[in-house]
Amino acid sequence: MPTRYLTADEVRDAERASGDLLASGTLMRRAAHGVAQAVAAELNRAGGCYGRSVGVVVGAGDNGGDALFAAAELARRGVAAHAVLLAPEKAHPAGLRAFRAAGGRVDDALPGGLDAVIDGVVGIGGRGPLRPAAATVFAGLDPETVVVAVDLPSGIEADTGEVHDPSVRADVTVTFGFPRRAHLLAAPRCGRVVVVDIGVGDPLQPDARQLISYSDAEIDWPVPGPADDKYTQGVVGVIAGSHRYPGAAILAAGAAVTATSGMTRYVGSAHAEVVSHFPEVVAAPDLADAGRVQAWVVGPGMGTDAAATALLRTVLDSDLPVLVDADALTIVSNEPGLVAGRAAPTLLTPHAGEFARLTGAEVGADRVSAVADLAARWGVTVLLKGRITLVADPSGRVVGNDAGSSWAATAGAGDVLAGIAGSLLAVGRSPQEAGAWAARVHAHAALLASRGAPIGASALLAALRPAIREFATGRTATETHTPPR
Ligand SMILES: NC(=O)C1=CN([C@@H]2O[C@H](COP(=O)(O)OP(=O)(O)OC[C@H]3O[C@@H](n4cnc5c(N)ncnc54)[C@H](OP(=O)(O)O)[C@@H]3O)[C@@H](O)[C@H]2O)[C@@H](O)CC1
Ligand SMILES: [K+]
Repeated sequence: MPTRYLTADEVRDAERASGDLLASGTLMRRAAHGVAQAVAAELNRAGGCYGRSVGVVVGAGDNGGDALFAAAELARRGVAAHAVLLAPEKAHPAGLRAFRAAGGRVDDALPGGLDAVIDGVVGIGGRGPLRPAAATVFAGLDPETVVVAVDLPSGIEADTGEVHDPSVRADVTVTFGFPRRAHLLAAPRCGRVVVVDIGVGDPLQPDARQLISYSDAEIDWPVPGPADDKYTQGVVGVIAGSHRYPGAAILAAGAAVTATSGMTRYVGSAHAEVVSHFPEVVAAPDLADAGRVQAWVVGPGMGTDAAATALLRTVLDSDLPVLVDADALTIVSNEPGLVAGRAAPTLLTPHAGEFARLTGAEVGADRVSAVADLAARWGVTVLLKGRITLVADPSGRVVGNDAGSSWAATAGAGDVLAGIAGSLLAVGRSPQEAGAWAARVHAHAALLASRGAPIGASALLAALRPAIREFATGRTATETHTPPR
């Protein structure tokens, strides 16, 4: 099952539906126990709990209550616990009593040299950046102090993942029942996310917009069977680049060649350059001579003149799946009717600038709503590029993928992504699967190629085969979610 990321309203619905567990405080005790366990695990990594010191930053709501109960539990295990109350009159009364009873101390500021700090400033009830008092506490921490956020790093918006300034950067985030949207959308700020089971059920409304992500095991990369030949595995056609600027053509066609063992065709004035790099590509200068394909990739480096527009129109008039990228998106932004309401599978792959051209407005802080709105309005699938790639289908289902690094933010990387996704469309994957899986292997190839050093798109393309091999064989070994501090 894909992982589902909840909105704050969905979390509150789930908690309310638990009835007595909420009213009796059982949910909070379970949540706090989960936080204490996570902090203890961090302390146990280096010497254990006894005699160590932990700070707690306590806000005005139940997030602070979780933090106080957790710190009380740690204090009972021999940890010296220090709390700063940001709103003393509002600090969770029962949590504060438990904290004091366990020997915790309330101070005006946190002492230096703490082993860990628990961020209990705000959770799903927070809005906007850290207020000055909390910002001062976090700015004063020693760099080696481990920060464990309760539910969310404070200053990160729960539903959109908007990272306010200032806000907390956590090493570990402990959340309850189900991950929140921000855990994916602001993954680099959350560190390792631990989901604690507190006994609440899934509040899914069938028609609700959903944000999900696939695990490595759910990427079902097409593998040829005994009866397959070069045609049955999907023939992808690439319309990209030009004789003058052949790079996009070579990268997109090369990615398609690498991503499928079927056939890749190319149409355009860079046909000679493409074939000299990839002799297996069947290339033609004109669409009329192209031969049959099962899906088109159209746009990278193709230009936006009348000839390019006519070519795009012809391809979109077909009943084949089409991936629309780069220059083709610029053409579409002047003529949305080319794709809006198209009956055949259609995947648009804009970066933020192209997205703004398509819609006439910046993406804004709420990327999930922005991409889902466009997909619903035009009845197409939209892949919005970024560190966290989002792929929305017209029903409002959004698949997210955290690239785990930003090494793929390099010229030509988008052409590679288009070639991969196009080859998946050609084997009959839905536009959403094609986009989401392509983003995943693309990110993994970037990690394999980079290993900490800058890469160009050629290196990314060269690493595509080993990356796909890991997914196709179910042996993804590399941890992709390693946020830099
Ligand atoms: N429900 C449950 O059973 C369970 C809930 N659980 C826990 O409860 C958490 C939700 O608790 P919650 O609803 O009390 O809200 P919460 O996030 O603590 O903060 C709200 C208060 O903070 C304030 N504030 C707002 N923005 C701010 C800012 N930028 N900077 C500073 N302060 C700011 C604002 O007060 P104000 O100062 O504006 O009056 C507001 O009243 C949830 O995340 C989880 O940890 C778990 O125990 C599991 C069971
Ligand atoms: K928090």
